[in-house]
Amino acid sequence: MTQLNVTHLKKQYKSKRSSQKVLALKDVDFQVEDGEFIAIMGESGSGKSTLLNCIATLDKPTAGHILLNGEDLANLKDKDLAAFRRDHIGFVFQNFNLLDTLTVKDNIYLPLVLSKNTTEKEEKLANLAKQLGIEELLEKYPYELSGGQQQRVAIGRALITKPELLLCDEPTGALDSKNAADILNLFGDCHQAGQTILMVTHSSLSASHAGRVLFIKDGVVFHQIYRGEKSEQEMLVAINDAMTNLLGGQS
Ligand SMILES: Nc1ncnc2c1ncn2[C@@H]1O[C@H](COP(=O)(O)OP(=O)(O)OP(=O)(O)O)[C@@H](O)[C@H]1O
Repeated sequence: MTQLNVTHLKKQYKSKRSSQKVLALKDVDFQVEDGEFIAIMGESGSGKSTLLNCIATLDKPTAGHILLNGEDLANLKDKDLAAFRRDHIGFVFQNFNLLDTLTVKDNIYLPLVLSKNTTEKEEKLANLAKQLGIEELLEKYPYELSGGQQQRVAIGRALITKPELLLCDEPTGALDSKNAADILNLFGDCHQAGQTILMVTHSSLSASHAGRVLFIKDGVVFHQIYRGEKSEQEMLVAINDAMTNLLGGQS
């Protein structure tokens, strides 16, 4: 059961070298229902990663609240935050964040090892490796892999615990269209299985797989599209129209 409430979220960064401040998020408000698959779109620098990082408790908001299942994440102590992330969240980072000292296999096992729940780990790995097409890569090290291969490994690491909330920052950004389609189908399976997914993406095609698309601009959620009865193709057209009209021609 996952219910996420983001209210009046604000994030201001202070530059280390000057007194300049950057307002990455001004006033972000939205709710996520259990099992939703949501895509988050917006121009580069509009605050998408910042939003995901705040929800993942990797970054602290300047103001506002993030409630997960009624619990305000700001009230969690550092020790509880680590446990919260480990037990509830899977995160796919934009830059993958794999550990170069561990093999692909051990990178994917890591969340299971940290949560001390390694039952049936071989079976879980084998299933995921097959779905991700990385069976041949398991004994390699991240620095031996291409960007797209690293991205698939990072997705494997995020999914191995079957997290109730999956947060993905550009999960198909380094993939060709065939691999991107495979990943989106895999997310579709996770969605069918009841997992809640928030996916930041620049790709209208990727976003068209979601049940709802949030558009961020000027630090607020300024538009949403619900899939409703739309086919993926109709959703794609609606997203592209929104991008053209609202973001000024980005695709
Ligand atoms: N650690 C930081 N310190 C200072 N400014 C930051 C920091 N992280 C992000 N920013 C600024 O906050 C704004 C939002 O950045 P963010 O990375 O969230 O955007 P984004 O929408 O994810 O962009 P992209 O699509 O290019 O990944 C940008 O102006 C960025 O320069």
